[in-house]
Amino acid sequence: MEALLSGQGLVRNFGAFRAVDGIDIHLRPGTITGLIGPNGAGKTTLMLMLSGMLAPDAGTVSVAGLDIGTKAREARSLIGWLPDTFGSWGELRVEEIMTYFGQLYGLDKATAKQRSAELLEQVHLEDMSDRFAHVLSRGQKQRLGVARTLLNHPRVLLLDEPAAGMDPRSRIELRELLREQADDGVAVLISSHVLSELEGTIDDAVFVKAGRVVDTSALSELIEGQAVGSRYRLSVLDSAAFRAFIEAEDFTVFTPAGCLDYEFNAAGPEEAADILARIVAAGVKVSGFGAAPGKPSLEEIYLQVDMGERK
Ligand SMILES: Nc1ncnc2c1ncn2[C@@H]1O[C@H](COP(=O)(O)OP(=O)(O)OP(=O)(O)O)[C@@H](O)[C@H]1O
Repeated sequence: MEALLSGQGLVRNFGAFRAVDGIDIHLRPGTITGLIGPNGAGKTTLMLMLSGMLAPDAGTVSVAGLDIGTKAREARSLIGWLPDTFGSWGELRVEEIMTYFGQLYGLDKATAKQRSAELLEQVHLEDMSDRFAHVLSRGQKQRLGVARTLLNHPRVLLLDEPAAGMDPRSRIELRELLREQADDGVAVLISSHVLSELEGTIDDAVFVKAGRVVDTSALSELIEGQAVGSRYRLSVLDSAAFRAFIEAEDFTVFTPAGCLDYEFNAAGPEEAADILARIVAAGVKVSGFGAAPGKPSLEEIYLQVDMGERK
């Protein structure tokens, strides 16, 4: 399917420092894409260029075929952009912010008010509409920000850390809202540091490190899901002894989210049995063992592609 938003060959320098170093990215309608990378990887800089807020030093961005450099107004009117900081709108009331932006997007005052009321209800801020924005909590500000991005019925949503500060219920509702948007054909790009949270939300992931997209093609098997029988799960009674074994053997284990067990990869049942025998021989008390086929977590993929902090 053709991309709704395409960034090609994007480069951005800050002085002598190259924050984004030749990124290509394509966002398809109906797809939620996760933008993942360590602090300073260039995610915000990339999103600013995709939203048309920051001019690239090289490369192009097009939205539904419109070049954001030459057709800025039309292209940007198709985008909903949620920055990672709230901005200086705190002196206005919630409803005023919404109607102000609605009018900026070209809605007449009555339509802007109506759309604002609908969206504030959708993000459960209807009781806050008369409050000054600066008294809102961080999570409430984020919800207001999300509502604001939807004012102009965007075809592309670019959200920088939208769930930051949100409580669990708001996060779940955000996830549902994004899925509804995607089901309506919107292309969504979302960055987050909370990988477990992206896990159930995204259809696709772009990993960025040091201003570049990390090539994950070598990990395709890992990403598509492990071959059945290659992942094993282990429960131990004495984790200190098992930790000592891991250290001594330089053995790689994974700890599935929300689970006290360990998992490891093996080429097949024979290798798994050998590994188990070595663990037992090292004095570890094993209380459970079995095949654990299934998809690896985003966190595991993140670690596999060596997404260490940028120096
Ligand atoms: N206006 C600026 N002037 C100078 N350097 C900048 C500027 N904006 C970003 N940078 C640098 O560019 C690099 C990428 O920053 P960016 O904010 O895009 O990263 P990020 O991946 O969003 O990080 P985080 O996950 O911490 O939000 C960083 O090293 C940052 O210090």
